[in-house]
Amino acid sequence: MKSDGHKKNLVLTNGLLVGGGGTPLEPCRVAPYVAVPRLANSTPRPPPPPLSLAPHPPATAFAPFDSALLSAAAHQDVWRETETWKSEESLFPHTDGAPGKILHAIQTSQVALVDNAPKGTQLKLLLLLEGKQKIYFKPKRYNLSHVINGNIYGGFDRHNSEVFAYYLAMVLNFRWIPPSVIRQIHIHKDIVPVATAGLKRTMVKNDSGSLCIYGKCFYCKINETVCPNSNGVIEGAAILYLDRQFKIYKSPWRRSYSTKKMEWETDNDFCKKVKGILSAKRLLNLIDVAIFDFLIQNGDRHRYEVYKDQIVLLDNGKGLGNAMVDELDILAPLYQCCILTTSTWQNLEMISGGSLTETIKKLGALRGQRLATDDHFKAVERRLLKVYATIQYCIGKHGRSKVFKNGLF
Ligand SMILES: Nc1ncnc2c1ncn2[C@@H]1O[C@H](COP(=O)(O)OP(=O)(O)OP(=O)(O)O)[C@@H](O)[C@H]1O
Ligand SMILES: [Mn+2]
Repeated sequence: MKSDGHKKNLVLTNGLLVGGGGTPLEPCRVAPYVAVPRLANSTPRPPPPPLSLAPHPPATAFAPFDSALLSAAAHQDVWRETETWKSEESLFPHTDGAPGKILHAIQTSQVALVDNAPKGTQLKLLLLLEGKQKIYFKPKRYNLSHVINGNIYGGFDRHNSEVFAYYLAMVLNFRWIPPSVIRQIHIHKDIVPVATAGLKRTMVKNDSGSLCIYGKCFYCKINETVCPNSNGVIEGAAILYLDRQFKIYKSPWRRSYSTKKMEWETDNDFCKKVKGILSAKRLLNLIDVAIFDFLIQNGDRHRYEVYKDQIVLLDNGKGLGNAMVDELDILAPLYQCCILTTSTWQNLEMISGGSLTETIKKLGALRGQRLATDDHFKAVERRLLKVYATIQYCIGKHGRSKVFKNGLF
């Protein structure tokens, strides 16, 4: 392997996830994070991707997060800004540290009301934070090192997968995802005093006398509770609730959830059919989502929600189940269609050589979060190489001018 001088390292830029009091930083040209040459010695890393489409933008300094500068009053401003944000480019404000402020507000605003959130199959709570912001709270069900065996869509949702997915989306410059952060809530301080009667009816005491929740959802069972730790704390993913009207579609590449094979699993020309039904924009969007899902191994995107003609990445809890498994068919939209948005390629190119891991670790650490085990980080890097290899395969088969698209076929 060649010297480390060519390896890339992401440097966090433009205060994107920093928020509140950071030094103003230069805007970034392509993605919110930029790659710069790594000069320090380090362990060998995978080679950079096979293609290069763009020179890397200049690096800027990393701004420290200063939570002390954010007051409760500032939270109200954050919610207002979030609520009134209107853009065709992103779901939420994305510059000047706005995402960092939103995460901080989600993580620290006082809980004013807690109820069950019965939509969907998994136990989750609806929190109303001070300032009336709604939050979905998906509680921790497993330790980070727990391995899910069996079906790709098996097990309970992984709370860390939701948050990891948010950071991954930020790094990839996918701006249609609700902000999500690990939050700790105290059963007696934050939940019981403000719990609805309905929620209280789905609480039981366990053998050690702790108050646990079994909730209200399709798969919720009284013997599958979520209990606080010995300090009375329940950890979970706190996800900004989007009070928007989504259009919901079935994914053409959805699984059958049985032994029956779906059309995409048997028809090599399946993509042609999809091209006849969906717009180029939607198909390219689905391919971006497939890459994203492949990296975290979310094989459960049976349907997808659309807002302003963009797929919104809701429900990312089925990722990070087994670090030893790379279910390649999650990438079927990419290898069956062999097209990719040029800007997605540019973003993928910038996160090569270990930069993805470093960035997500750094961003998580800013908020005191460890989002995955090293095995999972290694797995995501390994899958990234498989994404590069798939794109290389497509270019070999069709030529790069057919593969890279700017929205048209
Ligand atoms: N952040 C959000 N804001 C608003 N609505 C949301 C949000 N996340 C999810 N939803 C809505 O709630 C529904 C259920 O959420 P989610 O899919 O996360 O739950 P689930 O229990 O995992 O469901 P399923 O088992 O069907 O995947 C979604 O289909 C979506 O319509
Ligand atoms: Mn789900």
